[in-house]
Amino acid sequence: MTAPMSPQDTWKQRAGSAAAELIEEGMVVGLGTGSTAAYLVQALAQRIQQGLQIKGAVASSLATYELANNLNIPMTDLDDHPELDIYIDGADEIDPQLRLIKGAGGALLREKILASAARRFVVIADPSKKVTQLGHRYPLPVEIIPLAKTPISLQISRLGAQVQIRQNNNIPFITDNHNYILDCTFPQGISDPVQLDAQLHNIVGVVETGLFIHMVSQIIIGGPEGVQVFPQ
Ligand SMILES: O=C[C@H](O)[C@H](O)[C@H](O)COP(=O)(O)O
Repeated sequence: MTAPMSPQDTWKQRAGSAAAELIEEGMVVGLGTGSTAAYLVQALAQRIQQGLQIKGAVASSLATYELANNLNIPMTDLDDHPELDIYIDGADEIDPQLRLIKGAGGALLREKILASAARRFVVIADPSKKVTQLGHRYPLPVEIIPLAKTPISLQISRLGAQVQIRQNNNIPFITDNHNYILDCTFPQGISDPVQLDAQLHNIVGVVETGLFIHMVSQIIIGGPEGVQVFPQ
């Protein structure tokens, strides 16, 4: 017997299913990573089973590739399709200006590559992801070259963060790109995400940050009343 879904999972599923309805015949689709994106993948697989034909889907992680491929979604890559019609993904935090923190699942680099290759980036989430300021609830993930973990941690701590190397069973978590993630907690929140992103990118050995700024086209929030779309 399957356990009943929590309200939060139901809301994530609503957002994922609503986003799957945006996918049209012949599109190249980018698929995000995480629990909300997994509902999108399931809903897209169902639409394909019912007859929708897409050119192909590009996955933002090995986990999403496996899930989508197992559900018979036709998969492709950025070499065959360097431009995506739509990229749909979850987020960890969403501020009022539609700026995001992403990367709690460790997939931020590929996610940002797909978001930047997409004509339209749609974020799907439950209401808990909305924040007034980024950085209050989640640490900011920063993907780095492993060799440089100590000097990079030092430089990020000088920007006011408490820095931790993400661990998995007491060893560093390794991303799909064979890098490490530094989880950076800013105790006062992130007052200027644009400036912080530039400062982090200036540090040699930083590969990418989990700040997604000026990238989002639309947000779909699933909640108790159904879904809300911003901007409409
Ligand atoms: O690396 C992970 C991604 O950025 C996810 O999209 C993000 O963590 C949201 O995941 P979830 O939908 O599971 O909350």
